[in-house]
Amino acid sequence: MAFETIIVDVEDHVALIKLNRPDALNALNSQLLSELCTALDEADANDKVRCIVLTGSEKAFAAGADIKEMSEKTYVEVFTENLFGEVGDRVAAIRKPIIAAVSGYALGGGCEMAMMCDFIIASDTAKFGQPEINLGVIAGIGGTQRLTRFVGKSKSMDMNLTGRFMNAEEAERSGLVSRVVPAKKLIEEATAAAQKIAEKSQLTAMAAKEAVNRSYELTLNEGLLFERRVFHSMFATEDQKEGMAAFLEKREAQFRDK
Ligand SMILES: CC(C)(O)CC(=O)SCCNC(=O)CCNC(=O)[C@H](O)C(C)(C)COP(=O)(O)OP(=O)(O)OC[C@H]1O[C@@H](n2cnc3c(N)ncnc32)[C@H](O)[C@@H]1OP(=O)(O)O
Repeated sequence: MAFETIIVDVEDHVALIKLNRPDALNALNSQLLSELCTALDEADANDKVRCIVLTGSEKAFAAGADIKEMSEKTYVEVFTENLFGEVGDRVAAIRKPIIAAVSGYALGGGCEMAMMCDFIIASDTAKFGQPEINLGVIAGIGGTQRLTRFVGKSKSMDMNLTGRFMNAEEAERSGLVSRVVPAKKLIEEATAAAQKIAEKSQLTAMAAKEAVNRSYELTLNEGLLFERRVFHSMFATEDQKEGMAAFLEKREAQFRDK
């Protein structure tokens, strides 16, 4: 499938999905969001893909929802069409690991989109923010909820109430991003991380992703039980036998996703 606002490149088991609206700093309009969801679904279903990297341009991962597109909408319209209600569910339904590779602005829906991914690798030029308050609205796809879980109440309140931006160094220190790399190396580093994941058993990677995500939903005891049950279930897989045998035989494991 050809996309207008998304570029997809699959190489060495990694799907690189690039947001591509250079005229508007990758502002998330309905076309881009729809094409992005389709591209993610296709990558998830593609046997050649074992990990996904989502990125934008050097200047902007995404500067948020398209303000022009939504500015004239009424309450009845946004409620009826469930504006932005679908995208979070669609991204959350992707079972393969997704890395957000963020350079430049990740604001509003852009920051929220990055947080929907499994982890964020940021370039040293990245700027994160939830400036919706400047537009007379609040964040609508996770900026008050996911950001608070990442960085805690105080910093999340600061970001959501003042609308200020956080640079890459502060984002790493606050736990929003997993690592910061030089801008010129962002795609190389994110792809290398994705390839490392692609070498693992896909079965195990998907189980790890599911278990970590459960930690947001469950109490500690429920989460620990879920984790233990999934851990136990891995002993029914060939990949567990292969992984442990390879360690004992001092060789590389050859996982078969079985
Ligand atoms: C998803 C929800 C529910 O949470 C809601 C949201 O996401 S609301 C959107 C939140 N985001 C913002 O408020 C950021 C808006 N953008 C900016 O503040 C600035 O553009 C900037 C600080 C990111 C960059 O500033 P600068 O370098 O000066 O570039 P600009 O000239 O402002 O922008 C270039 C070009 O892009 C258009 N643009 C930028 N952001 C958006 C946007 N979110 N929606 C629509 N269009 C956007 C901007 O208008 C410029 O276009 P032209 O005027 O040149 O046609």
